[in-house]
Amino acid sequence: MAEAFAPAKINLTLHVTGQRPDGYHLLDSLVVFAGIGDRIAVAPADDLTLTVTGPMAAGVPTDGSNLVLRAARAMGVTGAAITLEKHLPAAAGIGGGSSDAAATLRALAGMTGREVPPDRGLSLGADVPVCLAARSCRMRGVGEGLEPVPDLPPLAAVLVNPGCAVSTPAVFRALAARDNPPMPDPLPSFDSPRTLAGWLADQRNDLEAPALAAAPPVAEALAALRAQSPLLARMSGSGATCFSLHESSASAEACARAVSAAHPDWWVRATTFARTP
Ligand SMILES: C[C@@](CO)(OP(=O)(O)O)[C@H](O)COP(=O)(O)OP(=O)(O)OC[C@H]1O[C@@H](n2ccc(N)nc2=O)[C@H](O)[C@@H]1O
Ligand SMILES: Nc1ncnc2c1ncn2[C@@H]1O[C@H](COP(=O)(O)OP(=O)(O)O)[C@@H](O)[C@H]1O
Repeated sequence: MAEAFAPAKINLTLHVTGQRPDGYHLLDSLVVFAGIGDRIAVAPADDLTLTVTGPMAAGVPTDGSNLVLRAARAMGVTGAAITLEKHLPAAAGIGGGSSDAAATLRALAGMTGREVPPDRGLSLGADVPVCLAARSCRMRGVGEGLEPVPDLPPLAAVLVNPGCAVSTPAVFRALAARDNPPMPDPLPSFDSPRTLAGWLADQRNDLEAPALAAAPPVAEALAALRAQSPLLARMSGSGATCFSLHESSASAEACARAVSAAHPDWWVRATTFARTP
Protein backbone atom coordinates (compact mmCIF):
# COMPACT_ATOMS: atom_id res chain seq x y z
CA MET A 1 0.00 0.00 0.00
CA ALA A 2 1.30 3.44 -0.91
CA GLU A 3 -0.30 6.87 -1.15
CA ALA A 4 0.56 10.03 -3.03
CA PHE A 5 -0.83 13.56 -3.13
CA ALA A 6 -1.64 15.06 -6.56
CA PRO A 7 -1.62 18.85 -6.02
CA ALA A 8 -3.28 21.31 -8.37
CA LYS A 9 -0.79 22.82 -10.84
CA ILE A 10 -1.03 26.55 -11.45
CA ASN A 11 0.60 28.45 -14.33
CA LEU A 12 1.35 31.86 -12.76
CA THR A 13 2.55 32.80 -16.25
CA LEU A 14 2.18 30.96 -19.56
CA HIS A 15 4.04 32.47 -22.49
CA VAL A 16 3.68 30.68 -25.82
CA THR A 17 6.99 31.32 -27.60
CA GLY A 18 6.90 29.03 -30.65
CA GLN A 19 5.62 25.85 -32.22
CA ARG A 20 7.40 22.60 -33.07
CA PRO A 21 6.96 20.96 -36.46
CA ASP A 22 4.70 18.33 -34.81
CA GLY A 23 2.28 21.08 -33.73
CA TYR A 24 3.14 21.13 -30.01
CA HIS A 25 3.77 24.63 -28.67
CA LEU A 26 6.93 25.90 -26.98
CA LEU A 27 6.16 27.38 -23.60
CA ASP A 28 7.83 29.51 -20.95
CA SER A 29 5.81 29.14 -17.77
CA LEU A 30 6.23 29.83 -14.06
CA VAL A 31 4.50 26.84 -12.44
CA VAL A 32 3.56 26.47 -8.78
CA PHE A 33 1.55 23.90 -6.83
CA ALA A 34 -1.39 24.39 -4.50
CA GLY A 35 -2.09 22.91 -1.08
CA ILE A 36 -5.23 21.24 -2.46
CA GLY A 37 -5.38 18.29 -4.83
CA ASP A 38 -6.42 14.72 -5.54
CA ARG A 39 -5.23 11.65 -3.64
CA ILE A 40 -3.93 8.38 -5.05
CA ALA A 41 -3.72 5.10 -3.11
CA VAL A 42 -2.22 1.92 -4.58
CA ALA A 43 -2.28 -1.62 -3.18
CA PRO A 44 -0.86 -4.88 -4.57
CA ALA A 45 -3.43 -6.90 -6.56
CA ASP A 46 -3.58 -9.59 -9.27
CA ASP A 47 -5.15 -7.24 -11.85
CA LEU A 48 -4.90 -3.56 -12.63
CA THR A 49 -8.06 -1.76 -11.44
CA LEU A 50 -9.13 1.82 -10.83
CA THR A 51 -11.81 3.13 -8.49
CA VAL A 52 -12.64 6.83 -8.66
CA THR A 53 -14.18 8.41 -5.55
CA GLY A 54 -14.44 11.90 -4.07
CA PRO A 55 -16.53 15.04 -4.58
CA MET A 56 -15.32 15.70 -8.17
CA ALA A 57 -15.49 12.09 -9.44
CA ALA A 58 -18.46 12.69 -11.77
CA GLY A 59 -17.45 12.60 -15.42
CA VAL A 60 -13.88 11.45 -14.80
CA PRO A 61 -13.18 8.45 -17.06
CA THR A 62 -12.81 5.13 -15.23
CA ASP A 63 -11.66 3.15 -18.27
CA GLY A 64 -8.18 2.72 -19.74
CA SER A 65 -8.15 6.36 -20.91
CA ASN A 66 -7.77 7.58 -17.33
CA LEU A 67 -4.27 8.99 -16.93
CA VAL A 68 -3.87 6.97 -13.73
CA LEU A 69 -4.19 3.68 -15.63
CA ARG A 70 -2.08 5.02 -18.50
CA ALA A 71 0.64 5.90 -15.96
CA ALA A 72 0.49 2.39 -14.44
CA ARG A 73 0.83 0.82 -17.90
CA ALA A 74 3.74 3.16 -18.72
CA MET A 75 5.52 1.71 -15.67
CA GLY A 76 4.81 -1.84 -16.80
CA VAL A 77 2.58 -2.50 -13.78
CA THR A 78 -0.14 -5.10 -14.48
CA GLY A 79 -1.27 -5.79 -10.90
CA ALA A 80 -2.41 -2.92 -8.66
CA ALA A 81 -5.68 -1.79 -7.11
CA ILE A 82 -5.63 1.99 -7.50
CA THR A 83 -8.01 4.46 -5.88
CA LEU A 84 -8.25 8.02 -7.13
CA GLU A 85 -9.96 10.43 -4.72
CA LYS A 86 -10.94 13.30 -6.99
CA HIS A 87 -11.09 16.81 -5.50
CA LEU A 88 -10.03 18.90 -8.52
CA PRO A 89 -12.29 19.72 -11.47
CA ALA A 90 -11.26 17.93 -14.70
CA ALA A 91 -10.23 19.63 -17.95
CA ALA A 92 -9.76 22.78 -15.91
CA GLY A 93 -6.23 24.09 -16.60
CA ILE A 94 -4.92 22.98 -13.21
CA GLY A 95 -3.44 19.70 -14.40
CA GLY A 96 -5.72 17.37 -12.46
CA GLY A 97 -5.18 14.43 -14.79
CA SER A 98 -1.47 15.15 -15.20
CA SER A 99 -0.95 15.47 -11.45
CA ASP A 100 -2.88 12.20 -10.92
CA ALA A 101 -0.58 10.51 -13.46
CA ALA A 102 2.52 11.88 -11.71
CA ALA A 103 1.25 10.83 -8.25
CA THR A 104 0.52 7.35 -9.64
CA LEU A 105 4.07 7.05 -10.99
CA ARG A 106 5.38 8.12 -7.55
CA ALA A 107 3.10 5.76 -5.60
CA LEU A 108 3.76 2.77 -7.86
CA ALA A 109 7.52 3.40 -7.75
CA GLY A 110 7.23 3.29 -3.95
CA MET A 111 5.12 0.13 -3.93
CA THR A 112 6.90 -1.90 -6.63
CA GLY A 113 10.47 -0.55 -6.57
CA ARG A 114 10.21 0.01 -10.34
CA GLU A 115 11.77 3.11 -11.88
CA VAL A 116 9.69 6.03 -13.13
CA PRO A 117 9.94 6.04 -16.99
CA PRO A 118 13.00 7.95 -18.25
CA ASP A 119 10.83 10.58 -19.99
CA ARG A 120 9.37 11.48 -16.53
CA GLY A 121 5.87 10.85 -17.93
CA LEU A 122 6.14 13.31 -20.86
CA SER A 123 4.54 10.78 -23.23
CA LEU A 124 1.47 10.75 -20.93
CA GLY A 125 1.09 14.53 -21.14
CA ALA A 126 3.19 17.68 -21.45
CA ASP A 127 2.38 18.65 -17.85
CA VAL A 128 3.32 15.31 -16.26
CA PRO A 129 7.09 16.01 -15.77
CA VAL A 130 6.43 19.26 -13.86
CA CYS A 131 3.72 17.49 -11.82
CA LEU A 132 6.24 14.75 -11.00
CA ALA A 133 8.61 17.45 -9.71
CA ALA A 134 5.65 18.93 -7.75
CA ARG A 135 7.60 22.05 -6.82
CA SER A 136 7.83 25.55 -8.23
CA CYS A 137 9.58 25.42 -11.61
CA ARG A 138 10.24 27.43 -14.71
CA MET A 139 8.87 25.10 -17.41
CA ARG A 140 10.14 25.39 -20.99
CA GLY A 141 10.10 23.38 -24.20
CA VAL A 142 6.73 21.66 -24.52
CA GLY A 143 6.90 20.84 -20.81
CA GLU A 144 10.10 18.81 -20.50
CA GLY A 145 12.47 21.69 -19.69
CA LEU A 146 12.33 22.18 -15.93
CA GLU A 147 14.48 24.65 -14.02
CA PRO A 148 14.39 25.54 -10.33
CA VAL A 149 13.17 29.07 -9.61
CA PRO A 150 14.26 31.58 -6.98
CA ASP A 151 12.50 31.07 -3.66
CA LEU A 152 8.95 32.33 -4.02
CA PRO A 153 7.10 33.70 -1.00
CA PRO A 154 4.21 31.42 0.11
CA LEU A 155 1.15 32.81 -1.64
CA ALA A 156 -2.37 33.02 -0.25
CA ALA A 157 -4.63 32.30 -3.21
CA VAL A 158 -8.13 31.51 -4.42
CA LEU A 159 -9.02 29.10 -7.24
CA VAL A 160 -12.30 29.54 -9.12
CA ASN A 161 -13.71 27.25 -11.78
CA PRO A 162 -16.95 28.50 -13.33
CA GLY A 163 -17.98 24.99 -14.38
CA CYS A 164 -17.18 24.91 -18.07
CA ALA A 165 -14.62 22.44 -19.39
CA VAL A 166 -12.20 23.99 -21.90
CA SER A 167 -10.51 21.93 -24.62
CA THR A 168 -6.73 22.42 -24.41
CA PRO A 169 -6.07 21.64 -28.12
CA ALA A 170 -8.88 24.02 -29.20
CA VAL A 171 -7.45 26.88 -27.12
CA PHE A 172 -3.93 26.34 -28.53
CA ARG A 173 -5.37 26.21 -32.06
CA ALA A 174 -7.16 29.54 -31.56
CA LEU A 175 -3.98 31.45 -30.61
CA ALA A 176 -3.54 34.64 -32.66
CA ALA A 177 0.29 34.53 -32.35
CA ARG A 178 2.69 31.71 -31.50
CA ASP A 179 5.97 33.65 -31.33
CA ASN A 180 5.42 35.75 -28.25
CA PRO A 181 8.30 36.97 -26.04
CA PRO A 182 9.52 34.69 -23.21
CA MET A 183 9.92 35.73 -19.56
CA PRO A 184 13.19 37.52 -18.68
CA ASP A 185 16.20 35.29 -18.08
CA PRO A 186 17.11 34.86 -15.27
CA LEU A 187 13.90 35.47 -13.35
CA PRO A 188 14.14 38.12 -10.64
CA SER A 189 13.75 37.13 -6.99
CA PHE A 190 10.78 38.30 -4.96
CA ASP A 191 10.69 39.28 -1.30
CA SER A 192 6.90 39.45 -0.84
CA PRO A 193 3.63 38.41 -2.47
CA ARG A 194 3.11 42.06 -3.50
CA THR A 195 6.48 42.25 -5.30
CA LEU A 196 5.80 38.96 -7.06
CA ALA A 197 2.26 40.00 -8.06
CA GLY A 198 3.57 43.34 -9.38
CA TRP A 199 6.06 41.52 -11.58
CA LEU A 200 3.49 38.92 -12.69
CA ALA A 201 1.18 41.72 -13.82
CA ASP A 202 3.73 42.53 -16.55
CA GLN A 203 3.88 38.87 -17.65
CA ARG A 204 1.08 36.97 -19.40
CA ASN A 205 -1.00 33.88 -19.93
CA ASP A 206 -1.11 33.86 -23.74
CA LEU A 207 -3.92 31.27 -23.66
CA GLU A 208 -6.22 33.62 -21.73
CA ALA A 209 -7.48 35.55 -24.80
CA PRO A 210 -8.44 32.45 -26.85
CA ALA A 211 -10.00 30.82 -23.77
CA LEU A 212 -12.05 33.98 -23.05
CA ALA A 213 -13.31 33.88 -26.63
CA ALA A 214 -14.23 30.17 -26.40
CA ALA A 215 -15.67 30.21 -22.88
CA PRO A 216 -17.36 33.45 -21.70
CA PRO A 217 -17.66 32.15 -18.08
CA VAL A 218 -13.86 32.62 -17.77
CA ALA A 219 -14.41 36.39 -18.01
CA GLU A 220 -17.09 36.13 -15.31
CA ALA A 221 -14.69 34.22 -13.03
CA LEU A 222 -11.96 36.85 -13.53
CA ALA A 223 -14.42 39.68 -12.91
CA ALA A 224 -15.72 38.02 -9.73
CA LEU A 225 -12.15 37.65 -8.41
CA ARG A 226 -11.13 41.21 -9.41
CA ALA A 227 -14.19 42.60 -7.60
CA GLN A 228 -12.50 41.42 -4.37
CA SER A 229 -9.36 43.56 -5.05
CA PRO A 230 -6.73 40.79 -5.08
CA LEU A 231 -3.05 41.48 -5.80
CA LEU A 232 -3.57 39.73 -9.17
CA ALA A 233 -6.18 37.59 -10.95
CA ARG A 234 -5.37 35.45 -14.00
CA MET A 235 -6.40 32.23 -15.75
CA SER A 236 -4.28 29.08 -15.24
CA GLY A 237 -3.18 26.85 -18.14
CA SER A 238 -5.75 26.57 -20.92
CA GLY A 239 -8.57 27.38 -18.45
CA ALA A 240 -11.19 27.62 -17.31
CA THR A 241 -9.86 27.81 -13.72
CA CYS A 242 -8.70 31.27 -12.64
CA PHE A 243 -6.63 32.18 -9.59
CA SER A 244 -6.17 35.27 -7.46
CA LEU A 245 -3.24 36.15 -5.19
CA HIS A 246 -3.69 37.91 -1.85
CA GLU A 247 -1.65 39.62 0.90
CA SER A 248 -2.89 37.16 3.55
CA SER A 249 -4.83 33.93 4.07
CA ALA A 250 -7.59 35.96 5.76
CA SER A 251 -8.00 38.06 2.61
CA ALA A 252 -8.01 34.94 0.38
CA GLU A 253 -10.64 33.29 2.58
CA ALA A 254 -12.81 36.43 2.52
CA CYS A 255 -12.53 36.52 -1.28
CA ALA A 256 -13.48 32.83 -1.57
CA ARG A 257 -16.50 33.36 0.70
CA ALA A 258 -17.70 36.34 -1.34
CA VAL A 259 -17.27 34.62 -4.73
CA SER A 260 -18.94 31.45 -3.44
CA ALA A 261 -21.89 33.40 -2.05
CA ALA A 262 -22.41 35.19 -5.38
CA HIS A 263 -21.87 32.00 -7.45
CA PRO A 264 -22.94 28.98 -5.39
CA ASP A 265 -22.65 26.64 -8.41
CA TRP A 266 -18.96 27.47 -9.04
CA TRP A 267 -16.00 25.50 -7.62
CA VAL A 268 -14.23 27.98 -5.31
CA ARG A 269 -11.36 27.19 -2.93
CA ALA A 270 -9.02 29.31 -0.79
CA THR A 271 -5.57 27.71 -0.70
CA THR A 272 -1.83 28.40 -0.58
CA PHE A 273 0.68 28.16 -3.41
CA ALA A 274 3.93 27.05 -1.82
CA ARG A 275 7.34 25.93 -2.98
CA THR A 276 6.51 22.37 -1.94
CA PRO A 277 2.95 21.21 -1.36
C1 LIG B 1 -1.64 24.14 -21.28
C2 LIG B 1 -0.96 23.45 -20.13
C3 LIG B 1 0.06 24.41 -19.48
O1 LIG B 1 0.67 23.86 -18.34
O2 LIG B 1 -1.83 23.08 -19.07
P1 LIG B 1 -3.38 22.60 -18.93
O3 LIG B 1 -4.27 23.63 -19.48
O4 LIG B 1 -3.51 21.30 -19.66
O5 LIG B 1 -3.57 22.40 -17.44
C4 LIG B 1 -0.16 22.20 -20.63
O6 LIG B 1 0.85 22.61 -21.53
C5 LIG B 1 -0.96 21.12 -21.28
O7 LIG B 1 -0.44 19.93 -20.81
P2 LIG B 1 -1.25 18.52 -20.99
O8 LIG B 1 -2.69 18.74 -20.65
O9 LIG B 1 -0.48 17.50 -20.23
O10 LIG B 1 -1.13 18.38 -22.53
P3 LIG B 1 -1.11 17.11 -23.49
O11 LIG B 1 -2.11 16.11 -23.01
O12 LIG B 1 0.30 16.67 -23.73
O13 LIG B 1 -1.61 17.80 -24.82
C6 LIG B 1 -2.95 18.13 -25.08
C7 LIG B 1 -2.98 19.00 -26.32
O14 LIG B 1 -2.56 20.33 -25.99
C8 LIG B 1 -1.77 20.89 -27.01
N1 LIG B 1 -0.43 21.22 -26.47
C9 LIG B 1 -0.07 20.80 -25.22
C10 LIG B 1 1.16 21.15 -24.70
C11 LIG B 1 2.02 21.95 -25.50
N2 LIG B 1 3.23 22.32 -25.04
N3 LIG B 1 1.64 22.35 -26.73
C12 LIG B 1 0.42 22.01 -27.22
O15 LIG B 1 0.09 22.40 -28.34
C13 LIG B 1 -1.72 19.86 -28.13
O16 LIG B 1 -2.78 20.19 -29.02
C14 LIG B 1 -2.04 18.57 -27.43
O17 LIG B 1 -2.66 17.64 -28.28
N1 LIG C 1 -7.35 11.22 -13.68
C1 LIG C 1 -7.99 12.11 -14.46
N2 LIG C 1 -8.54 13.21 -13.91
C2 LIG C 1 -9.15 14.12 -14.71
N3 LIG C 1 -9.28 14.00 -16.03
C3 LIG C 1 -8.73 12.92 -16.62
C4 LIG C 1 -8.07 11.95 -15.86
N4 LIG C 1 -7.62 11.01 -16.70
C5 LIG C 1 -7.98 11.39 -17.93
N5 LIG C 1 -8.67 12.53 -17.91
C6 LIG C 1 -9.15 13.25 -19.09
O1 LIG C 1 -8.14 14.24 -19.36
C7 LIG C 1 -8.69 15.46 -19.80
C8 LIG C 1 -7.86 16.63 -19.24
O2 LIG C 1 -8.05 16.68 -17.86
P1 LIG C 1 -7.11 17.48 -16.83
O3 LIG C 1 -5.74 16.92 -16.83
O4 LIG C 1 -7.85 17.51 -15.53
O5 LIG C 1 -7.16 18.93 -17.45
P2 LIG C 1 -6.12 20.03 -17.85
O6 LIG C 1 -5.14 19.39 -18.79
O7 LIG C 1 -6.94 21.12 -18.47
O8 LIG C 1 -5.46 20.53 -16.61
C9 LIG C 1 -10.15 15.44 -19.36
O9 LIG C 1 -10.94 15.78 -20.46
C10 LIG C 1 -10.44 14.02 -18.87
O10 LIG C 1 -11.46 13.39 -19.59
